Amino acid sequence: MSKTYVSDWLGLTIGNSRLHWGWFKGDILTETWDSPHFSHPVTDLMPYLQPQISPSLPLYFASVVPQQTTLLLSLDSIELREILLSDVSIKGLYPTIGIDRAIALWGAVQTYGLPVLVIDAGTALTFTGANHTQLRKQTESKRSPHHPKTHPVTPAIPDSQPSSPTLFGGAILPGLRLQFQSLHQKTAALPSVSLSPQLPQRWALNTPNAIESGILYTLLAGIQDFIKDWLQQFPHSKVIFTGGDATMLSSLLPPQDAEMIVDPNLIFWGARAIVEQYSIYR
Ligand SMILES: Nc1ncnc2c1ncn2[C@@H]1O[C@H](COP(=O)(O)OP(=O)(O)OP(=O)(O)O)[C@@H](O)[C@H]1O
Ligand SMILES: CC(C)(CO)[C@@H](O)C(=O)NCCC(=O)O
Ligand SMILES: [K+]
Repeated sequence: MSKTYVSDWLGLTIGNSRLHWGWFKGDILTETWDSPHFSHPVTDLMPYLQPQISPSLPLYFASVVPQQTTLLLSLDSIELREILLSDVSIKGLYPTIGIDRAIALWGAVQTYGLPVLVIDAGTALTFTGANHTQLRKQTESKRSPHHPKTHPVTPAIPDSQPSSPTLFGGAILPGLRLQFQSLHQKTAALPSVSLSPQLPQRWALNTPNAIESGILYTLLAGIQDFIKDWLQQFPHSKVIFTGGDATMLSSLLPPQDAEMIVDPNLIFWGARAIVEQYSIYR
């Protein structure tokens, strides 16, 4: 496959709450910003871009929201390229895994190595872990001692490099804001609560604090339990937080037995590694 040169380009991931944009000059991420979802067929990218950025740059995008993909594809004036699961070189990705999870994991593998656990605290909160691909054991063909082999056995070709990543697995739950919203929307008496940046009192004596306490303490306990289980299997793994609530949630966790990193740009590191498969940066 011949590679094309790329200088300036845009990366875009379409999440369930909003759009996440990155402006690259070659392999350097120079700026990131978020914007609301597209609301009608997109005829002009300008309202979604920073003023100094040209809407004619090639746009590499990934989306977990099919209606938003359709709106974006109505834009025929620019060079659009959708990043697909098949672009992500991680083994064991199941067909319905979110492309955002796959790209963020790929970005984490590129940046932090293996094994690695990504905690994406977005609209949904997801855990996604990867490990080194285990080399398939070369199974001895069953030969009876009475039939000694008569020709040299060609060693099986290992099905992967030892350092290549395999999806170990993960989990999906409602994200922080969604938990508050669903309690408010599906009950008669529970108010809309805005989050305070510190941990509430666990044993609350009013309704907003009771909601905050219930959601935060169970969410934090759940995150800790997933991290603990992961580290039991992969004691030397790094744990990377990303997504809109990454800073807040990770700051509320007590110290863990692992290096904990907040990296809001995992999806862009993943996108960059994928674009690099097709291009030469300059
Ligand atoms: N302006 C904002 N709009 C939406 N969410 C925000 C905003 N600012 C902070 N957040 C927090 O970020 C979280 C959403 O994260 P993020 O923007 O990463 O989600 P997303 O990428 O749209 O969704 P997902 O990746 O789950 O599809 C919410 O739980 C919310 O608390
Ligand atoms: C879980 C979300 C919503 C997180 O953005 C997205 O990755 C998605 O729609 N995933 C599809 C299901 C899966 O990942 O198994
Ligand atoms: K996300």
